[in-house]
Amino acid sequence: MYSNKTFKVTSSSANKVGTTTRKIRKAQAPSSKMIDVEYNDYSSFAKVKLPEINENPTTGNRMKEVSCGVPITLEGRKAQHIYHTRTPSLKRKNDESLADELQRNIRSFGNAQKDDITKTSKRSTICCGSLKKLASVRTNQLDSFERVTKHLPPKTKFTSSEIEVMNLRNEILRAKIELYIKEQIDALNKTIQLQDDTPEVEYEVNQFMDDYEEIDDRSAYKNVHMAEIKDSLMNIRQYCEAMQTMNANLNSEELNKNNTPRSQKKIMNNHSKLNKKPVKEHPRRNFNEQKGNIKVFCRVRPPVLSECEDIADIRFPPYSYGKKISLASIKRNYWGVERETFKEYKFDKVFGASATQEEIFNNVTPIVQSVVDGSNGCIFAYGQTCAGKTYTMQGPQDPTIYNEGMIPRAVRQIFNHVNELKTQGWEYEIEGQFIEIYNDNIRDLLSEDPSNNRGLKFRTIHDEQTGTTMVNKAKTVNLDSVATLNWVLQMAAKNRAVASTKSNANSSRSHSIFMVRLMGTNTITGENRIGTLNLVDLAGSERLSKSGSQGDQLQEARYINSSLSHLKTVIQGIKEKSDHINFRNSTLTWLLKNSLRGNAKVLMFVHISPLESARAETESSLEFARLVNSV
Ligand SMILES: Nc1ncnc2c1ncn2[C@@H]1O[C@H](COP(=O)(O)OP(=O)(O)OP(=O)(O)O)[C@@H](O)[C@H]1O
Repeated sequence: MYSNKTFKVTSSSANKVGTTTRKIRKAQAPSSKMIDVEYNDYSSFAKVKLPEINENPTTGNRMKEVSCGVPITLEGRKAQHIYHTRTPSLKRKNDESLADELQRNIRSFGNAQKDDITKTSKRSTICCGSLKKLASVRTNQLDSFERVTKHLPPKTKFTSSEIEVMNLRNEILRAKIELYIKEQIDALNKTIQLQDDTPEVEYEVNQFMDDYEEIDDRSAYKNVHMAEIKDSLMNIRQYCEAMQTMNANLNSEELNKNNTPRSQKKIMNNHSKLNKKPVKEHPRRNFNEQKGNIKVFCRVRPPVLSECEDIADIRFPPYSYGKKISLASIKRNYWGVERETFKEYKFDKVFGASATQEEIFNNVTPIVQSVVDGSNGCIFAYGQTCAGKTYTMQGPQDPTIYNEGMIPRAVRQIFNHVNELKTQGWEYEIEGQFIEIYNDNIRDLLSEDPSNNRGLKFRTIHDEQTGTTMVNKAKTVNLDSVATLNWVLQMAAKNRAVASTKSNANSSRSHSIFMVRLMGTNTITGENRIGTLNLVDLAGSERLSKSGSQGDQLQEARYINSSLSHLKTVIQGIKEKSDHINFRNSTLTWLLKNSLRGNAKVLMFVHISPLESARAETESSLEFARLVNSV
């Protein structure tokens, strides 16, 4: 028998995540011999290890594994020395209590198992339910689709909107199915491609074979797989055909319905209602059309070497063009502290000092083009003396093909366009007059004897029917070649009145106007077109105080300023769409009447000097241009 001595109890338990912990405790045992009891909480069985048991030499050292609930006996003896290991203070229990304990354990274990089974079965019932629901929804969908497509009652009357909705639904469904089929075909194609004996496929097949050694015929596997793919393709083709017949049926039914006289009438009514709907004009398009008539561009002249110490702080686009230009000025506050402020001006386009003559001209070509097509156009060069107006319009004194001005470029473009139109039966007559307005009087710049100008009274004549203007008694040149054009430009440059002022030794004190008239007739259609292009180089806009003019020059400056101010008023009136615009106030505005109003396209080029000493004039020019632009 075991005596009451210390013995060792080993217990192991596992937590929720399955980590097992082993505990070894020492306790008083009734035996002087050590026994090992291993008790597993989780599986409810106990291992009882008997160390050397001298009392029973027949059993020796042994381990006996017993299930819970079974009374533990060790070699015929009842296991009365088994201790419950879950209680920290180990109590000796008799066989009955141990049996109870084990039974309780197995009951709780059984209950836990039962719970688990119930939960799983509940979950599977829910899954089954939702699967059933899904299946029924799918069946319903298919049913309704078939009802709509195949079994439409023949005498049902549909409104056109219902048919439209059905059509749309059908379209969507068709698209979805097509997409699905496409995806399927793509996937299949990929699989078929993979069937080729690429190394990857070989590898995959081998892997498969290794895994399933029982399939010894590899080619058989491949064949089976291919047969499956072929079957799927057949199915898809059949599906496609079925869809096509369904659509055809649906379309024919729709046609039948729409062919009845009543439905035809309804459809016609719907169409006429749609056509009667007022078409709303896009506000932006409207704005562009209104704004398209008068535009303002700004160009900054580059400084020459001698002007390098007098450069104003003007910010303009560094390359080509932008829309903004800002002028810096130093402002001093009450305490005498200076601060630099910028005044910003926004125009349709701003060309920096690096802009080339070609770039400038490319931006005015639409106007030139429209003149050939029978509209009127007018381009002004405005700005103070020495700001680059003549350079823009005519080019430098000895121009090359690269720096020639707008006038020669425009006339050449007209020549080119007219030549192109010859193939369509158009024949054009192009004539030009080059005049200047000096002290509000017209002078002919193409006269070979300028002294004759003094005795002649030039008059502006407007033809209201054709919308053209001409100056009587001024020389009219038939612009039929580049050579004539060159002669015109040279003659005008020679005759242009130049007076010396304090600002610019070669300053032109008159407005020069190159008037090009185009008369086109189409020999095939008999159509006529008349267009006029006026290219105006305005006199310098500097203020009287600045120019330091006296006597004749003061008189010149007064006429210049007054005509520019009238021009401003007229442009304002045009932009504001005034009922009465007084063009007669100055010779300049009267001459340009037809080129400013109506559908005429007007472009004002405001020229800016880069010099600090010209800051006040620059500001005044920019303000004038802003006014023209903003009205
Ligand atoms: N963009 C430019 N590039 C190079 N040089 C230029 C440019 N603009 C003007 N110039 C030069 O600046 C000088 C003055 O230009 P221009 O005679 O055209 O000024 P303007 O405004 O017509 O003067 P005015 O009102 O007195 O006739 C000329 O020598 C001209 O060649």
